[in-house]
Amino acid sequence: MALTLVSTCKHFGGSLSKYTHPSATNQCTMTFNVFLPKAAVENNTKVPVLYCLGGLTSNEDNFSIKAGAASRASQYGLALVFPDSSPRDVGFAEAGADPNVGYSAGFYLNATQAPWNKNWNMYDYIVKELPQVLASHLPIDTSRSSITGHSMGGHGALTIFLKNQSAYKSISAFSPILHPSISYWGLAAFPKYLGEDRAVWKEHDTIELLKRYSSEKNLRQDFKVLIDQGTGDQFLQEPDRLNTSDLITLIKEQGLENQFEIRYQDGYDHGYFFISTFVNDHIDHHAKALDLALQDVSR
Ligand SMILES: N[C@@H](CCC(=O)N[C@@H](CS)C(=O)NCC(=O)O)C(=O)O
Repeated sequence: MALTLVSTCKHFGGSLSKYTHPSATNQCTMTFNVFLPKAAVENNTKVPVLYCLGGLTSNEDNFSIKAGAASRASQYGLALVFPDSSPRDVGFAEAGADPNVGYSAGFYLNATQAPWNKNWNMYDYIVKELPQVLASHLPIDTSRSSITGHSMGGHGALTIFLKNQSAYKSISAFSPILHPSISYWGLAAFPKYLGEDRAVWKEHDTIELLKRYSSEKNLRQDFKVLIDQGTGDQFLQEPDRLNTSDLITLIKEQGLENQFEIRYQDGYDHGYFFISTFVNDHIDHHAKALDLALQDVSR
């Protein structure tokens, strides 16, 4: 499977690069950005990886340019992968018509409904195809993976983790969409991607998955989710699109207090200035689970 280097530059002693590749899963060309720390670039040492999933209206650039995660990641020798948030240029008009469905709105699921089911297979792309691409072409050890995301990407990180609990060492999220089967963005996207059967929507909903897995005792015991949520987030206001309070209620009901650290950050909004303020805490959280120590790396 070919990987094409589009651009690269030196960044925190390592490199930030953009690649494209043909995706059999999404049947289009996919793009991702990757930060490789110094040891990977200079010695070809295989390094662990943190997947950083973007939100609505984002592509592979938003998280990589705006979050400022590479500084801390470079000190841990941690690679960061920033996938695009949807297929692109698939040539049907619906794909560009609505900001909640289509381009930049992959929702990290496999669509079942036409015309989306041909290309919108972002779940399989993130869980299966992208790790294979990384492992075969780059000095990345995909057996040491963690995952984070913002908003729709937080929804992606959490649902992907819950369905693949042994594949990721740790999980975190910034202002995640937690209950899409009942809230604005899910109500906009899920009927188009998944059809009208709401039982199917629950398979793509953090609250519903967590409720089920916890009741069935199908939850790994040793994970800890770090979630940061700004109190000034416009999407927490009525009608609430994020539903952080539903997660807090569920955690109490199911006795999951040891697995979740949810931090309300006073006055912060939904944007990347909020994320960049707290991103080092998230990198520390993942580094601990990946057993990485801070090093003094020359830039
Ligand atoms: N315009 C959209 C939301 C756009 C938005 O805030 N997108 C966030 C994720 S939900 C984002 O990361 N945007 C890209 C950026 O800030 O760089 C709406 O009001 O429904």
